[in-house]
Parts: sequence; structure tokens; C-alpha cells
Amino acid sequence: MAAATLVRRLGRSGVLPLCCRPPAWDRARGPPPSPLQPPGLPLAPCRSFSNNKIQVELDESSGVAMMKFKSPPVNSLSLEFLTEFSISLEKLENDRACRGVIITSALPKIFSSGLDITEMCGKSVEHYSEFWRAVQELWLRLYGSNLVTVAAVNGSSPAGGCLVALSCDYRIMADNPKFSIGLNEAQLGIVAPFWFKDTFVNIVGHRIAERSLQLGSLHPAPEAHRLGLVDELVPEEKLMEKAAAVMAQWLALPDHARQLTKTMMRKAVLDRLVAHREEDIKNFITFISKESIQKSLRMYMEMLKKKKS
Ligand SMILES: CCCCC/C=C/C(=O)SCCNC(=O)CCNC(=O)[C@H](O)C(C)(C)COP(=O)(O)OP(=O)(O)OC[C@H]1O[C@@H](n2cnc3c(N)ncnc32)[C@H](O)[C@@H]1OP(=O)(O)O
Repeated sequence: MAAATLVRRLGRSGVLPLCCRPPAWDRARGPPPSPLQPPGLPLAPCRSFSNNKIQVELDESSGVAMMKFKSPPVNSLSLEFLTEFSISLEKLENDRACRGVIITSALPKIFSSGLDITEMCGKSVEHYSEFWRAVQELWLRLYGSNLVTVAAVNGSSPAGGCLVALSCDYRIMADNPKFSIGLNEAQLGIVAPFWFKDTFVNIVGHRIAERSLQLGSLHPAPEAHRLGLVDELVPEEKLMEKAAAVMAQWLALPDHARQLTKTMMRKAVLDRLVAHREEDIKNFITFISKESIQKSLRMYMEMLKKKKS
């Protein structure tokens, strides 16, 4: 499907309205429906599967899925959220009708507030292990995805939220200086693991990543764009339209060539975590279990609550 057609059809919401979706065979994916198909049966060109945390809608005619985070108040990445996210990605990855996914938030002003801090406070070693494995799993799936992945960042996106965006192929952010993005772990007194850092370095380069990570900077959208942390800024109301246009551009290429190129670019970084996965979990547990780190996290949570009052 031509880029302009996809954009027109996806429109502002980014979801193709049922009334104007072409039949499922429009993408030359195989023969048209059998003439034996009972007349009047819908071709079901759109599949959706939602859970408590994430809503996914796959438009089979374009091959584009829309994944929306919907976990109030701030889309924090809890164990449940991470698990649902990985399952949703796996479903799309295994669905032959899907070629790309646009990731965004259904909540106003927040893309994702990052890892759920309460999952890292006052819990058992077993819980920390399970939680960290889920964080690793999500990153391995998203960064290593064969799909075209576009992040439509429609709100603030600190730490783990930033990692989700960084793991996509392309980032478009709403042009609002109140929205910020970055790996701010240092501000919480914690340290982003090597694979967060590697993902960041691959996008902005070593110098910018070094300064930004050491300072735990959260960059307002215009600054994030200047640093190359996001690829484009657009007015918020144009975000989904733009994401659909970018997706169409990336889908215009043959999948196999793009996928092999992506693997070539990302494999070393992915392999590094795969090779050191258990060690990375042990490191996380040792670090997060320290009383000094627990204290920092508790203070940070208190600061968030105080900020409200
Ligand atoms: C040790 C190895 C490294 C581990 C790597 C860690 C990665 C991470 O992702 S750590 C998490 C980093 N995240 C943050 O620093 C974001 C903190 N949150 C905020 O800055 C703000 O909440 C906001 C900008 C995302 C949204 O601001 P606002 O709309 O004003 O909402 P509130 O601040 O009032 O928050 C509402 C509610 O949500 C709670 N909350 C916010 N973020 C988190 C979080 N990441 N985890 C858990 N809970 C979070 C916040 O405390 C409020 O709770 P209530 O007071 O109970 O309503």
C-alpha cells in the first residue's frame, strides 16, 4: 500500500476505520477469498486483543498494529505490565499478517514513567529476580524484533519508558517542552545497566550518552530532538498521522532485507545480554538489595508524593 494511502486511511487516530478498509487481499498476500466463502460473512480485517495494561489493534490490510499503553496513572512498567507487553509483542511477531507496530500511550501527557519503582522496593530476592528477567525479556523482544517498530511518544518518558522508545526503529515525539525523555536513573541513585547504556549509545553516540547518563538528564522534547534522542518532533495532534507515514515508508521495503540489516546493526548488543543474562540478574539483585539503594528509592518515591501536595 502506498505511503499516502496508508496515511490517509489510518488518519489521525492511526487506526484504519472499518468502513474504508480495503479487503484483506489488497496487500497481494495471497489469493482473494474463496468464492465458496458464505456471502455476507465479514472478512475481519482488524484484530484486536487487549489486556489490563495494553490495547493492541492489528489492521490486517496494512499489516500495521497499534499498541497503546493504558495503565493509569502513569503506565509504570510493573511485572504484570512487562509480561503483558512481551506477550503482546510475541503474538504480533508470530502473526503473519503483522509487519509493523506503532507504540504509544492511551493516557494523556505520559508515555511511560519507566520501571515500576514499587517492584524494586522491599521485595524478596525471588521477586527481584523475576522482575528483572521480565525487564530483560521485554528489551530482548523489542530491540530484537523483526517488525518495524515506531514509538509515537505522546508524553513524558523517563528511564525504562525511554528505553522502550530507544528500542524502537524510529521515535516521533509530541512537540511539547513539558514532555521530557531520558535515562534519569542516576537521579534516583541507581545505575542503568550496560544494555540500557548500549542502546542509548547506539542512538546518540558516546559523548552525549556519557554526559546524559552521568547527569541522569531528562531532556525536554526540543532538546531530545537536537541530541538525536528522538528522530522527529511534531505537533501532538499530528503524531499518529506522522507515525503512520513513517511506518508506510519503512514498510515500502522488502521485509527480509530490512530485517537482516536490523539484525546486523543490533546483534552484538543483544548477544551481550544473552551471554550475560544470569550474571546481570545477580548484579541487579545484589545492587537493589543494598540498604543504601533501598533508602534512595524510598526517598525518591516520597519526593514524588510530596511534589503533588
Ligand atoms: C538498579 C538497576 C537499574 C534499574 C533501571 C531503572 C529504570 C527505571 O525506569 S526507574 C523509574 C524511573 N522513573 C522515574 O523517575 C519517573 C518518576 N515519575 C515521575 O517523574 C512522574 O510521576 C511523571 C513525570 C512520570 C508523571 O508526573 P505526574 O503526572 O505529575 O504524576 P505523579 O508524579 O503525581 O505520579 C502519579 C502516581 O504514580 C506514581 N509513580 C510515578 N512514577 C512511578 C514509577 N516509575 N513507579 C511507581 N510509581 C510511580 C507516583 O508516585 C504517584 O503515586 P501516588 O502518589 O500514589 O498517586
